[in-house]
Amino acid sequence: MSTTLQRIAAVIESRKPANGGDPAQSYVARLFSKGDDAILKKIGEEATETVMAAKDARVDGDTSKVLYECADLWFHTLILLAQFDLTPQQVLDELARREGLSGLEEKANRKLIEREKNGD
Ligand SMILES: N=c1c2ncn([C@@H]3O[C@H](COP(=O)(O)OP(=O)(O)OP(=O)(O)O)[C@@H](O)[C@H]3O)c2ncn1[C@@H]1O[C@H](COP(=O)(O)O)[C@@H](O)[C@H]1O
Repeated sequence: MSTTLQRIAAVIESRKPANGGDPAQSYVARLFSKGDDAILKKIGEEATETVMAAKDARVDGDTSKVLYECADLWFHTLILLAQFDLTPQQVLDELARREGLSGLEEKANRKLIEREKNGD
């Protein structure tokens, strides 16, 4: 795994209430203390800000905001993963599993399985 992701995931883990994370001292601990809805709200906000940054970049050519917002989005998804005791390595494993499988092929296979399940 990328060592940066690994390091950040370890810090996030250390901010959980069970590991002594202090909401007064830590942004991540504060989000954990607020629970699922606060984390999901941040992800919704960061996803929207990413979309807006990309739209703006097409107008003003400033792609730095796209990077900045993607970093915010990735960071908050790392918190979501930790909230469910999942790890970034598991996401990377899932991406690796999909490597080489065309998205169109995957979708066609999925539709076929759904049709068989429904007896169509
Ligand atoms: N990578 C980040 C990181 N990226 C973004 N953020 C915070 O995420 C928030 C993003 O929210 P917004 O952009 O909407 O800004 P805001 O208006 O301050 O947000 P809210 O008031 O809605 O919370 C900001 O407060 C940022 O500071 C981060 N906070 C922490 N980290 C990493 O997490 C580690 C642990 O952080 P603490 O738990 O705070 O010690 C840090 O050392 C960093 O490595």
